[in-house]
Order: sequence, then C-alpha cells, then structure tokens
Amino acid sequence: MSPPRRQRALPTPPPDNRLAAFFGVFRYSRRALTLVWQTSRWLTLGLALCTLVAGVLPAVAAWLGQLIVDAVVAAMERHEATGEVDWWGVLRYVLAEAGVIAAIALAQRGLSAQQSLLRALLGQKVNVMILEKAGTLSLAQFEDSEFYDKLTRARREASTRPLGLVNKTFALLQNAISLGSFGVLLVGFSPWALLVLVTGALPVFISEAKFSGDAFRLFRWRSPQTRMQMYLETVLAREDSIKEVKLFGLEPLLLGRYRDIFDTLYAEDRRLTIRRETWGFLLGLLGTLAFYAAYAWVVAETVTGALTLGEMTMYLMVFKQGQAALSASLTAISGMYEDNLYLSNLYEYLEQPTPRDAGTLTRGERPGDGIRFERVSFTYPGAKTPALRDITLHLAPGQSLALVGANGSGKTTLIKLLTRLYEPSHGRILLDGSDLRDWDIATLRRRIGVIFQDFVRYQLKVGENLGAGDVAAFEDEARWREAARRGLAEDFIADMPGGYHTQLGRWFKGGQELSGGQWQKIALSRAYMRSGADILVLDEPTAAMDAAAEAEVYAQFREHAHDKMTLLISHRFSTVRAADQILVVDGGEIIERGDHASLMAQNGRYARLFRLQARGYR
Ligand SMILES: Nc1ncnc2c1ncn2[C@@H]1O[C@H](COP(=O)(O)OP(=O)(O)OP(=O)(O)O)[C@@H](O)[C@H]1O
Repeated sequence: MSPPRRQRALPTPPPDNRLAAFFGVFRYSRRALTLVWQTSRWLTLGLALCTLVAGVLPAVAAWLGQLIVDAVVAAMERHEATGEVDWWGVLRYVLAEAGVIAAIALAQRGLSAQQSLLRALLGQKVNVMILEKAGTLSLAQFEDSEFYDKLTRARREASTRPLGLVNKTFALLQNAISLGSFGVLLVGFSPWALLVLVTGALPVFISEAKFSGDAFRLFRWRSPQTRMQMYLETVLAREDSIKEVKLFGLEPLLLGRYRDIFDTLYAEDRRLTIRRETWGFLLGLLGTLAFYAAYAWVVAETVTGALTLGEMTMYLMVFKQGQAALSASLTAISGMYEDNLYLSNLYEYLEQPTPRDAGTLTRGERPGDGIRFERVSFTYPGAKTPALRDITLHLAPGQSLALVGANGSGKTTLIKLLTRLYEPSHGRILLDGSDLRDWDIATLRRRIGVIFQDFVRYQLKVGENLGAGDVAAFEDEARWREAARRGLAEDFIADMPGGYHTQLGRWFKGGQELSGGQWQKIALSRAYMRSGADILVLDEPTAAMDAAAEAEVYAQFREHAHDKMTLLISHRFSTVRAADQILVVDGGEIIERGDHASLMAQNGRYARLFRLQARGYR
C-alpha cells in the first residue's frame, strides 16, 4: 500500500493573506485563557504571580552584578590606598544577589508545580467537554467519517493545548517583562544595540511560524491515516477480534499495513523536521552574529574607558540573557500560533451543530392511538437509494407486529426511525396522534424498551449490564433480579462466582466471559428493565439462543406484552407466526401484510419462505 504523498499538496495562502491568516489564528487565545481561568482561578493567579516575579528578578540580578563588580573595584582601590577593606560594602551585594537567585528558583518551582496541577485539571475538563458534546450529537454524525476525523483530532491533541497556550502566554509575558527591564538597562548603553538584537532574532521567528503552520496542516490531513492506525491497533490487540485474526493468520497483513502507514507518516515528518531544523539553525546564526557584534562593541567601549568594568559585566549579562529571553519569546509566539491552530480543531468540534430537540410533548393528541407510520421514506445520509420507501403502518396498544424480509431489506432502519435515532426523509411517524418530532425525547425514549441485534456488551458488573436499561434503577438489585427472571438470565447469573456483582468481559480483573446466547439473555433482560415502557422492540432477540430458550423467551414475552405494543424482527417464522400483523419487507418497501393465516392464504413471498423453512425442519 502506498498512500499518496501529501506534503506537496500543502496549500500556501496567497501572500497578501498570509499576515492576516497568521494573526487570525490567535483568535482562540482568549478562549483558552478563559477556559484555564474557569478551571482554577487560584492556580491561574498563582501562575501569573510567579511569572511576574520570574520575569523581573533576572534584571535585578544583572544590576546587582554590576554593583558587585564596581564595589569590588572601589574596594580594591581603597585597599591599595589605605590598606583597609570594607567587607560589608561588597558582600551585601553578593548576599542580595544570592537572595534574588533563590527567589527566582522559588518562582520557577512555583510555576512548574502550578502548571502540572493545572495540566491535570484542564486535561480532565477538556476531555469531559469532548465527551459531553459527543452525547448531544446524532447517530448520523457518528457515522460520518469526516466528523470522526474531527473527533479524533480533538481527542488526540486538544486536551493538552489550552494549557500549552496559557503557559506560553505566561512565558511570553515573563520574557517580555525581562526584556523590558533589560531594555531599560540597555538603552543606557545604546538604543541601537537593542535594535540589533531584536532584528537578529526575527528571521528564526518567521521560519518557526511557517513550519508550525506546515506541521499543523500535515496533522490535519493525516487524521484518516491516523485513525486507520488506531483501528488496526485495536483489531490486532483486542480480545474480541484477536480470535479471528489468529485463525485467519491476518497478523502479518494487518501489521504490514500498520507499518506502511507509519512509514509514510514518518517520511513526511522527517522531511519537515529536517527542513525546520536546518532553517532554524541557519537563521539562528544571524541572531548569534548580532549578539557577538554587540559584545565586541561593549568590549571596545570598555577598553577605551567609556564603560566601567562593572557596566561591562552588566551589559554582557544583559545581552546574553536578553538574547535568550528574546528567542524564548519568539519561540513562545510561534508555539502559541501552533497551539491556536490545534485549538481550532477542538472548537470546530465543539461548535458542531447539534440536532434540534425542540419537542416538548409528554402526552399525545390521541392517547391510546399507538404507533402510525404515514408514507415514511428514509435515505441514509450520503446514500444514493432509499433504505425505506413509502411505509404506512398502524400498531395499536396490545398488538404485536412482526417484520420479516431478506438481509438489508430495511427492518432495522424502521426501528431506528421509530426510536428517533434518525428522522424520516419524507412522511411522518405518529405516537398517540402526535408527530415523534414534537415529543420530548426523554419521554419518548422512556416509553420504548429495545434490544438491537448489535447490543452492547458492557465490561461492567452483571447487574449494571441489566441496570443500563433504566438509569433510574441502575443500582437497584431488586429490579435487576426481576428483569433477569423475565429475560431468562436468572439461572446462569446465580451460578456465577459473584452473582449479580460478577464483572463481565475480559478487560478487567476477574472478568467472566459469557456465551453468545447468555449475552443475548442479558440484553433481553436489559430491555425488560424498562418497566415503564409500553413499546417493546426486539430485533433478532433470540438468534443466538438454543431452541428451548427461544420458546421460553416468547412465552414470557407474550405474557409480559399483553397490554403493550410489540415490534419483532426475526428470521425464524416459527416465532413470527404468532404476531397479530406481519409485514414482509423487500428493498425498503412493504410487499405483503396480514396475519399468518391470511398471508399463507395469499400464497405469496411469506407463504413460500414459511414453507421453505418448515421443510428444513422436517
Ligand atoms: N448506517 C447506515 N448508513 C448507510 N446505510 C445503511 C446504514 N445502515 C444500514 N444501511 C443500509 O440500509 C439498508 C437496510 O439496512 P437494515 O439494517 O435496515 O437491514 P435489515 O433488514 O435490518 O437487515 P438484516 O436482516 O441483515 O438485519 C441496507 O442496504 C444497508 O446497507
């Protein structure tokens, strides 16, 4: 596999837009600062204070350095002339400098301690924001690969970036304060020296900003490949796929694919890193050159007697530290630019429009009318042909309806519309005489108990796997037991080492794996947890169960369902035949409807399939 080279495709903004584009990306700085402030005011204030202290004190230290050297020179002259030594006159400055250096160390420790605490809090806050947002999105958004890329990008990088941005903002402030105070000292020597130092550092800054932009664009383009890598890691290292991977001998093939993706990504990274560092080095030389020119200038002025030895020491220190502070500021600015770019991902994701949930009804217009589909059609987002066409049906309370049809004929899709995971493209669905869209979504979902073909196997306790069916009773043991009894899971749960408190799945210590049929009984019991539900939807609920269990499930079901609306999907005609209404679906359309007897009398598709299956049992 050789994915196309993407490096060359990086678009470059037109020259006149470049500056605007560069400053435009700083728009997230304020939001990141607000986010950090909201995370912890005290830590943010502490950071600001330590930043200020760490910013001002280096200049104070340089100034004290000058006082020390000049005091030493004066003391030496006095000693030569009078033979006396004024120890305190010199040592007090040494003591003061020691104090300043200790204060700088304290401020820096304070900075790093507060940064690491804020990092943890902020990482958690951003992750929670990402997950909370995920909870408000529609199923269609999750099935959209572009959206998934956004989510992956946001999760991978964005939780560390806001703090990075704030740290850099503070580092920039700190260095700017140092620079300002150095500047004050330096202007005493020559304003030109200041200009030389600033000009020397600019080219590195520009190149850093350019390469940060390139790195970000690369990161964005790669998200599909990165996602594929993550997926391959999952397939190769997860217990639910490893069985098949081993049996089919897929490891070398999948690992080869994994390596190929890495090789492509690495080649792109290497090219960018080499270019970035080479340019950084060459342009950095300009800064060094400017620094040494200023150095030579100060030395010359001292030799000719325009500066004292103490002043020379101070200026050299100011130059050295000033240059370090300047390049640190410029690095911070280009880093901020980069963090802003990554944060744009986070906010792009967080600003993803959420589907409107405007419905407020908790009672329908005609209570007791049941479910009606009126000429409902539906096409999946991005699909060319509709998955459902012109579906009309009515299911009254106390009635049961079964859907039969070939794979892919649209049965599950119909249930997804009924549960409002999707909305019809045409037509409408009514519950108790009111459009589903007008119903309060929580009320609607409380009325529906559902078991999907691809139900979730939660790696939680047995009881919690049941409790998931009704969050209000998530920990209610009496309700777990009742649901397990109805879902026929009671017996095997009783045999488990910790009963309802046994951990399920293999991910966590002491976890017990269940058989396919046992998991299905858990899922069925979960649907029964919704005791307030009057609509029961069962999509292939017994496909993995043995024949005796299946017969018992339906006996239970009929007993439980006498006043409810039940919707059943099954490929087994022996279970379908008892339904009040049977719909035969083909290519998204209803082609036959009636009860078992009338459909057999019609002698159409249903009758043919029924006889085919019955013959198989003979
Ligand atoms: N999330 C989706 N996005 C796009 N198309 C989908 C999606 N889910 C299903 N489809 C398509 O919609 C059609 C109907 O699928 P559906 O799952 O409703 O079939 P089904 O009758 O339940 O099949 P089965 O008996 O195999 O469970 C199929 O052609 C399928 O490819």
